[in-house]
Amino acid sequence: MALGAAVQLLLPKGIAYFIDHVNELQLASISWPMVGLGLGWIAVQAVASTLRYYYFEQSGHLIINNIRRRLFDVLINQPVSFFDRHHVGEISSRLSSDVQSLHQALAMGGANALQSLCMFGGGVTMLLTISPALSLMLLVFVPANLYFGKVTGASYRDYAKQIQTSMADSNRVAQEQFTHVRLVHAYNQQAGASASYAEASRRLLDIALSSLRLQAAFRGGLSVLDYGALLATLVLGALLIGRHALSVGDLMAFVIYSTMVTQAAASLSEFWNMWMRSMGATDRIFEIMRSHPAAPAARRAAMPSGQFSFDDVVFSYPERPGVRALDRVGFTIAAGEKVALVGASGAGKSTIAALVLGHYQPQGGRLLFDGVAASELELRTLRRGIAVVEQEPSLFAGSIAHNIAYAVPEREVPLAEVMEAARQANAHDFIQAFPQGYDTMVGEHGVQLSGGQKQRIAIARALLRDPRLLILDEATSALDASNELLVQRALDRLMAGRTTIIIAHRFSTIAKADRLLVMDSGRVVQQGSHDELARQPEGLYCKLMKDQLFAPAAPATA
Ligand SMILES: Nc1ncnc2c1ncn2[C@@H]1O[C@H](COP(=O)(O)OP(=O)(O)OP(=O)(O)O)[C@@H](O)[C@H]1O
Repeated sequence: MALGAAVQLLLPKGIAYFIDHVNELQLASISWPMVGLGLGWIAVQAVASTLRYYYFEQSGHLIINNIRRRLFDVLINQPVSFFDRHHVGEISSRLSSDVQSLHQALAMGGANALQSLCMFGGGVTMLLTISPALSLMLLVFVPANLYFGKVTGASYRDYAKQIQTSMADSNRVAQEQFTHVRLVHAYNQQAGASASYAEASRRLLDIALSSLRLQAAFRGGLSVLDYGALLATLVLGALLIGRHALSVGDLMAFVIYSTMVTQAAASLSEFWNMWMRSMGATDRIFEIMRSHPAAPAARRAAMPSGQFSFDDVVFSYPERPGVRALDRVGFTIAAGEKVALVGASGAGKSTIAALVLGHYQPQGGRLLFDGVAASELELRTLRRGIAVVEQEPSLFAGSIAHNIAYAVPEREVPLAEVMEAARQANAHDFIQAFPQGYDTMVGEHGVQLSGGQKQRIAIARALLRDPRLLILDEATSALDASNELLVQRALDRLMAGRTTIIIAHRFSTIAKADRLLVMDSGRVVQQGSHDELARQPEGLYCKLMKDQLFAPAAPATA
């Protein structure tokens, strides 16, 4: 950096010497040393600029990579309620474009600023040695230049923040439309999707153009200062030459040095603006990083046995604080018991599952595992004893083996164990039928699996985890008869000997459960086996049955 600046700073002095002595010097005697000097200058300049570029870009990449990874760590550890408030499109925009905007300031922006600082210091020294009188005009132009950068910086920061927010917003719209592309096509909503995206990007464009207008005015202002300084130098220089206080070569050197100094001051102002823009763009990142949930106080690490209870639990979702999703819910489930949650849509069944998994904390009452309040237990250990089979099983981009072994992050799972879980889940045969077997890629870019196949992979995953407590969100869509039977048998194996809470949608499941909890508007309004509840004609359960809320029983044969 300093070397590059020193080499550049030598150039005007060299030119001044050349101009002032060109008549006295014999061309023949100066040609080779001059050429050699020139080539040396070019070589040093090239090496300095290569090294400067490489090392600053490299450190920019390393810092950005580090920030991005730390941000991801913070995001993935946020409580589930954070993701209720922030859309995936917005979060991925923070991770990509917000972080990227720091790169520019950290890499070449930083390198140029440092070099400008060296050039500025060196240039001012050279100017003072050539003509202290002429240097006085710097007292006007340089502070004006720096002040100009400082006053525009604050607006830049503000604009940059707005730009990143609008960009996150337009990413959210795009991501939403692509995620639901099948629905968009099915309802001929392509034009609607384009209009939503156009609206979001128009907001982004408006802010970007306002920021651009400020940038353009800033550049115009800098140009006035640059050329004003040049004009002042020429006029004052001419006066000094007239009084024989300055040589023509020195004036020439002075002009070049003062251009270097004003340019260095301009690029320092510009860097300040760039830094402000980056700070504006990344404000949100650092806000999120600071919001890292505090590590909970030391808690007991105990695996659940499967016995748990809700004791007068009251819960509202953070996004809807006025509405009780669970209203004084109390029940106890014995180890190994199979309990089906039944109730109309929105009654609170999934909320019970979310609280058992520790995704949210109740505002009133307690959850107790083996008689110990959940708030005193370590969540990680608690979750190690729980497995979930979702209604629409999620598969990650990766092999089938990877998707099954996903259940056990604590150790490397041998393929034989994965295969055994798949066999138990009735998934082995269809997996083996793929040419790549367990290495078959699934997820976004992999093979498409049927609903029944996905469910069996999710069951294999849960079997491998060998939980004490199982949460089963039953699929609402019926499978074909043979798939239904395979899935049902796999589920029976999974549930055997384990406490199971089933968010039930099928009569076959309800009939098999040891006990039903009938829910209505966040309350448990009835409890008992199917037979017991069926004998209470006035109860909600009979009403739900009458309204045929549940899907019919699966056929008994394939
Ligand atoms: N993340 C959330 N943020 C705010 N409110 C929510 C959230 N999830 C659910 N709710 C609300 O909480 C109430 C209970 O919802 P819940 O999902 O537990 O019902 P459910 O019985 O599982 O319904 P379904 O059978 O349709 O899945 C509903 O009024 C619902 O709108």
